[in-house]
Amino acid sequence: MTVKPHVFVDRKLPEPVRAYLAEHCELDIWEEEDTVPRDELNRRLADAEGYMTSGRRIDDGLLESAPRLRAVSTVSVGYNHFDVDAMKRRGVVGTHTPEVLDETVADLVFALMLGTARRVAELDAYVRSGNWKRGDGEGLFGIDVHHATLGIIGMGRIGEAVARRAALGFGMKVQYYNRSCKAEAEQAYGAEYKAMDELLATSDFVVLMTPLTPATKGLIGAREFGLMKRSAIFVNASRGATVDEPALVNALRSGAIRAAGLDVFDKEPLPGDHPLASLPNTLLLPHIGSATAKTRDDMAMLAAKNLVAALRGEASPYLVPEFKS
Ligand SMILES: NC(=O)C1=CN([C@@H]2O[C@H](COP(=O)(O)OP(=O)(O)OC[C@H]3O[C@@H](n4cnc5c(N)ncnc54)[C@H](OP(=O)(O)O)[C@@H]3O)[C@@H](O)[C@H]2O)C=CC1
Ligand SMILES: O=CC(=O)O
Repeated sequence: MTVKPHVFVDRKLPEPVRAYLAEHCELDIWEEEDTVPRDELNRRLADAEGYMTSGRRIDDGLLESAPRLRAVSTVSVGYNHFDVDAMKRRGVVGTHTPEVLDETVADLVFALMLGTARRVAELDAYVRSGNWKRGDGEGLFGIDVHHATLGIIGMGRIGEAVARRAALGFGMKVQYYNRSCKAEAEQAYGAEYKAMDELLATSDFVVLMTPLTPATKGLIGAREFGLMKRSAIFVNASRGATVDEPALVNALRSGAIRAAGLDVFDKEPLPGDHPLASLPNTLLLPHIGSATAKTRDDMAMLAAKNLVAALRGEASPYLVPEFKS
């Protein structure tokens, strides 16, 4: 009889995912609503060979308390919470959940573009407050999304799903910046490759969709906001730290850009008294890019399968790139 590997999961699971893991592993789940406290996590990881998490930092400190750990599976595509070097030193591999969330996140990016362009949240508050007394004067105007120019920084899986909506659904002109060209996106959506400064200077909407890495930390700051059109709308659904937040606040306050739609922040949850929350030209969401029931269930099942495959030492397309070789 084969011994099942001991696995710890730090959040509740949909029933089919729980059943799948229970079939293949000795399963220990943190069922509380609150995040598992650090000392409890250390205790639960003491014997664990596998760990499934949604964003817990995996670093030397945590790995120290998990001497038997062999695989960490994150229920996210972003894996900036992995200290890859520390994991490699200890022979722990990491997996993630790309692809299953692309379309859902792209929908949310469009919600931020449309919501900021047409001032949806601001004008909803206006109606609810009883201040709507007259017809639709200029004070309620927004800007068009259709046929505008969209600049995507980070034309990867999600960036391409945004580009498809923009080009085929909204007749937008799509331009993008990556470190490498995307010939298929150029062909399929007429997307044009631009140097970053040129993209910033010529886009009506700038969407940031890169991973958070040392190279993208603070990628968009005062200089970059200064290059954008004063009428431009900035959307960030990547990670908060890709943007210099104080510089964004200044750009929004001074009118250097028109508005910002943000799903991610440097510090999450965003404190209610954060300067971004006091500006009328921001649309702020609580990191819900992939948050539909179906997509979250699909992500959880993929993460569970990734964990089992990694513990068996199977080659998997969902190992994070740094662990493939
Ligand atoms: N808000 C939310 O809820 C969600 C947020 N995300 C975030 O979105 C990110 C992207 O996901 P996904 O599309 O699957 O990732 P991909 O890896 O498919 O795409 C990322 C793109 O960014 C580009 N890129 C990477 N580094 C740089 C750089 N230094 N400068 C410019 N471009 C760069 C890459 O191209 P190249 O290598 O050629 O530069 C690639 O095309 C995730 O890592 C995550 O942080 C994801 C899901 C949900
Ligand atoms: O932010 C979410 C992710 O999947 O990455």
